[in-house]
Amino acid sequence: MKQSQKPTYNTLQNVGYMLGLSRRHYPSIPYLCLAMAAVTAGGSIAQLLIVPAVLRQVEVHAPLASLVTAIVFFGAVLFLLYGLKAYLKEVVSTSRGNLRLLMVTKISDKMARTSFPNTLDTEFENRVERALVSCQSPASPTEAVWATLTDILTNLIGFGVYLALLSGLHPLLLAVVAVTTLAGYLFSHRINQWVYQHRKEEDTYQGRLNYLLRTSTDRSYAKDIRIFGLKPWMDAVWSKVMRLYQDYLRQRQLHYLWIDVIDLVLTVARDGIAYAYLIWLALTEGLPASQFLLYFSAVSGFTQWVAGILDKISELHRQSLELSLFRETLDWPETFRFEDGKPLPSTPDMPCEIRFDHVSYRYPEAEQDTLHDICLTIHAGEKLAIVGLNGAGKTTLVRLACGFLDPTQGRVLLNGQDIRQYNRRDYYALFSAVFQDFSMLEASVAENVAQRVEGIDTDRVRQCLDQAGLTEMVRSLPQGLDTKLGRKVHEDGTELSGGQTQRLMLARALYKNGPVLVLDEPTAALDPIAEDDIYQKYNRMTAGRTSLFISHRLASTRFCDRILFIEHGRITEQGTHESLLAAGGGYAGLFAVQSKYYQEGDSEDEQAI
Ligand SMILES: Nc1ncnc2c1ncn2[C@@H]1O[C@H](COP(=O)(O)OP(=O)(O)OP(=O)(O)O)[C@@H](O)[C@H]1O
Repeated sequence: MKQSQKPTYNTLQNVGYMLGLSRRHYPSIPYLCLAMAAVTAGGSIAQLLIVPAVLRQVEVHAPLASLVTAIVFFGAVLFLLYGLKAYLKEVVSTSRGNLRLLMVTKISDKMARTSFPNTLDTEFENRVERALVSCQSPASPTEAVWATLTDILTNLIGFGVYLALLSGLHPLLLAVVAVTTLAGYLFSHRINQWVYQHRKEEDTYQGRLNYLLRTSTDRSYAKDIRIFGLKPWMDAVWSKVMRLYQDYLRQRQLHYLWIDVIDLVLTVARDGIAYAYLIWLALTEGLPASQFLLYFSAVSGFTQWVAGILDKISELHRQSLELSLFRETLDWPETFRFEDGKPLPSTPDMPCEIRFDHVSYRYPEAEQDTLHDICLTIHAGEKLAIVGLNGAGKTTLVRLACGFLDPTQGRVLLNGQDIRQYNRRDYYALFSAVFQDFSMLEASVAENVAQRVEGIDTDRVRQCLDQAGLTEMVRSLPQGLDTKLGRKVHEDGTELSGGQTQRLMLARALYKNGPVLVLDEPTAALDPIAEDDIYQKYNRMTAGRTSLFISHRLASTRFCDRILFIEHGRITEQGTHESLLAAGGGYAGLFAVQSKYYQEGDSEDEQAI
């Protein structure tokens, strides 16, 4: 979805959205806001009345007792109102905070469950970051919007009361206030539109800065940063992006400054006219001092209520732009079918035939297809190896088979049916996988293998760990299966080596026991003995399942029923290890190169591996 120049949702729709959310989850919020507004406006009105009322008592020479009574009465009212306000503020802030956290989980759900191609889309990634920023603290728009709505209500109540108070004055004065108010609002609205239209620029800068921040704090980059002296590069890029970002911020500030200047001019004009009129009334009609003070304070206060409404509506509008971004992120189109797709119940022994029917694939924004017209049937129960040089398209082919990507041309079929019609989550349930870029959870060994907190089958976990060759390692851990892994969350967590983590991922794939097994370089981080051990077990692990196996170590492919050799996005050779060697093509050439390095001078290539 490309960013439109206009926000998808206007302010009213966004306020409606927030009210709807609160009605479903924290229904008290709007009522508490309303009560806060009434109490705050009540306090201001009491403050307005107190001095003229006391002055009036003096003017009419009232007895001291009634003077004291008036002061005590107003003091008590103010005390009550301010006490109530402090209490309401505490109560409402908890609910507002909880609602904001709920909105954070909505974004993280979207990111975790969105169609996979969206995760490769930088625009979506930037949008998610912006949406998370809009929920990150109580001052963020998703929470601060309630304070703004409360302020608007406060100002409206004050406006109404003051309007009633001033209704006896000349209507032209009210017209002046109305016109200046409207002019100010329209102007600030226009400026806010400019900010919204330039938000993509801000997204880009923030995305780059966040990337640099993440990279410099990410432990996995720590070695490269030191060895390759990446810090100067990071500093240079940071300075360059910061310069551009600051230019943009200056421009934005200049636009906001214009709002303030125009607002100031309008306020001075409004107040000036109002005061001139009141002074004229005092001089010509002998307005008493207490009334003069009341009207004088009311006019000044009235313009403040109006300015308050104006300011807060502008602020609401700004917050609404962020809320619109938040909602647009949630609305980001899904290219895959999920709950609206056909269900696909699976069992571990379900036969799965995956067929590529004239499949081509081009990554978004790429100029060329990565895969060209692939026709391939991966038979149920077949062990298929995919080999080829870097960038040949092996991972892309596996991504298509797993349903992470949909072909740009052609179809991927499961047992003869186009996979696009299925609930994609059901389709994913068919796969057990070990990917190159695996993800270990900061959780216990058992949770990592079972990928759940409750209902873990411990016997099965042990069995899978054993198959992956981790029994000894787990036995040596302080709390066995319950040992926490990783140190980002658990200070006393255990760090595994690359090879141990890869074995753990293998155990995880075995625990899931999907009918299709995908192994994308599963032995890359293993030592030769471990690698040999895994190969020995490979037949057992894949028994009865369809399996896809990417490897750069061609010796491992001998365990497979068929080998595909991919070059430049096309299947150029396929067959068994022996038949491909006999054919003397690209595969045989690659094998010869590898064999040479494994055992120089050995005439028997196969023995050499
Ligand atoms: N997200 C992406 N966007 C654009 N192009 C991509 C993307 N991912 C991969 N490519 C391109 O697609 C081509 C094939 O990549 P792929 O990862 O499928 O190759 P591979 O055979 O698995 O390589 P390797 O052996 O290095 O893992 C490469 O030219 C790569 O630049």
